[in-house]
Amino acid sequence: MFKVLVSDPISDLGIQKLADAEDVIIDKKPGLSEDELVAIIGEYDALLVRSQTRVTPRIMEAGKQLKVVGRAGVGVDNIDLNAATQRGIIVINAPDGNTITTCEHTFAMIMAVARHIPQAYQKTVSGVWDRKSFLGVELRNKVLGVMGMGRIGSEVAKRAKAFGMEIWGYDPFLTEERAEALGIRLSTVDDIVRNADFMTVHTPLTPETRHMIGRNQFEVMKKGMRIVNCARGGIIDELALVEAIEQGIVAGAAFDVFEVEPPAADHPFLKLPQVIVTPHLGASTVEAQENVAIDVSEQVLNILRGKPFINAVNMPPIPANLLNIIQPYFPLVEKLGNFAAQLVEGAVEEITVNYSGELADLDTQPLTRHVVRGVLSHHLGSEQVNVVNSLHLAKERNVNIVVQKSPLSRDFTNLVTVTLRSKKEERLVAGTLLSGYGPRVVQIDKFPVDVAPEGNLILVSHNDKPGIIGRVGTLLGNNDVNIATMQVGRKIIGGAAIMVLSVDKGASKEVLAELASLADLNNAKEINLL
Ligand SMILES: NC(=O)C1=CN([C@@H]2O[C@H](COP(=O)(O)OP(=O)(O)OC[C@H]3O[C@@H](n4cnc5c(N)ncnc54)[C@H](O)[C@@H]3O)[C@@H](O)[C@H]2O)C=CC1
Ligand SMILES: O=C(O)CCC(=O)C(=O)O
Repeated sequence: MFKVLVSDPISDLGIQKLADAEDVIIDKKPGLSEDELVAIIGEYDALLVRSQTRVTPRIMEAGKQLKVVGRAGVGVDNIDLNAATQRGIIVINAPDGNTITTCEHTFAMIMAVARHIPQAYQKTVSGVWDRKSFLGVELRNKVLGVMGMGRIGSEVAKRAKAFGMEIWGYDPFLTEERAEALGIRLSTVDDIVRNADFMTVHTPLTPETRHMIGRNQFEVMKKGMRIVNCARGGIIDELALVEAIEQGIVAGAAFDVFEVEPPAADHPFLKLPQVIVTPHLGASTVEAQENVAIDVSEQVLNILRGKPFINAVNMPPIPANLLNIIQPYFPLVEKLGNFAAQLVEGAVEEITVNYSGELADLDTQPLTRHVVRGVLSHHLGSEQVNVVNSLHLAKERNVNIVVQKSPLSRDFTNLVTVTLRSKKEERLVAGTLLSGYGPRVVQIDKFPVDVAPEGNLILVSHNDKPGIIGRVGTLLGNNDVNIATMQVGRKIIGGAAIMVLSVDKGASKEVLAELASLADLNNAKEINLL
């Protein structure tokens, strides 16, 4: 049974699928403090949050069973991603579900700030019929500057066109072609700042975007411009904005998000009549809350059940077409890594993964994460190492990872070779997926073999001499170790050789030692690939 804690208000309808799952128990406990969360998180496999819960390193540390933190929304700035990655906790978000809702809120704010709607409403309901104070401006023919042309920024631009606005956009990933397709002008921060009548920001809050609109930018803006922030508090410098309003540069501002949420009661935004505010409502519609909860629930369920998932924030996404091709290789390459880790003597200093054949043309990083997981989990345990933290844990332990690619594979359509180097030795295991047979190990060190990487294996290195197979079989038989399959590999007749036996149950240390002491036998090792 998996236990899921929902610590913020999340749509019941959206998490219905999770609630209906036979293998999941959901506890809803919104509004807990950090201490309260730390006290209970240890019993949960997944944590579902919106933006209120701050998922701190202390909470992750206490979450001994925590496999995934799901954010029902876009921004993950309330989740400590480094701490999650270090602990192998997958962080996923739901980036698409609230795009339209937030775009619509932005538009509501643009229109409200153009026409003083909240201020006029307030005066009217207080009994004052004031038609002089609220002279607005039209949107038509005005320049709208959009900082950040991602999902929400692009939707805002589309709607602004319908209002006859001229849109100038800036985004480090915005190409001329895309700008043309959207019917906007590809611009720079400086050009937008100097020319916008309205400006709206739709970037994440990063060290680069923090205060990207500050005193220097306000100084050169058009007098009477209006500015909107429905993205993240801190992209626009709040104090610089207050000064710009007082100097008459900015005629109006509309903010849904703040540097500190909620803003202090004496925050100037709450006093200045030119500023309208909402309490981080950008994503608050029935539809968006249902969408994000559905998206995040599906992915959390996939992660808990060990199935492929999307939208992990602390590891790069795998496009669906790539995932279809490489996913069948995940168990194989993880076992190759684990096999090699059990073979090699001494601490691993370097993991070299060679991809040959068709795989060589693909993005193989997801596969490498699985190889490294296989290697590290031999010593660190499969609970502690997963595909999110495997590369990080390797780096932390100064294990060098080398990836090589050779487009031509002589004997197989695809071949993955894992070589581990320690101070003592270098060991190699190669494998492939054979049509109709599934994963196979096809080479161990220099010896060609054909072994299914599963169950208990005994690897014997010996000299290729008559009678050796019989001696090994007799010794194991006498010790009640039943041999299911046997493979012998050698390069030359009479030279060094290996024998790979798959046995029904593991042999004891004493039996392995007895094996190793047989004449012409150099070493006997058990490999466990359950
Ligand atoms: N107020 C609310 O309730 C909500 C706020 N948001 C916030 O809105 C923002 C945008 O969300 P999406 O459009 O979904 O994200 P997105 O990831 O689709 O778009 C963000 C864009 O910002 C661009 N960007 C990054 N650094 C930049 C820079 N220095 N200058 C210009 N552009 C830069 C990125 O290249 C990207 O295209 C995020 O901060 C998100 O957290 C999202 C949903 C609801
Ligand atoms: O959950 C919410 O309402 C906040 C949404 C948000 O800010 C986001 O998705 O980035």
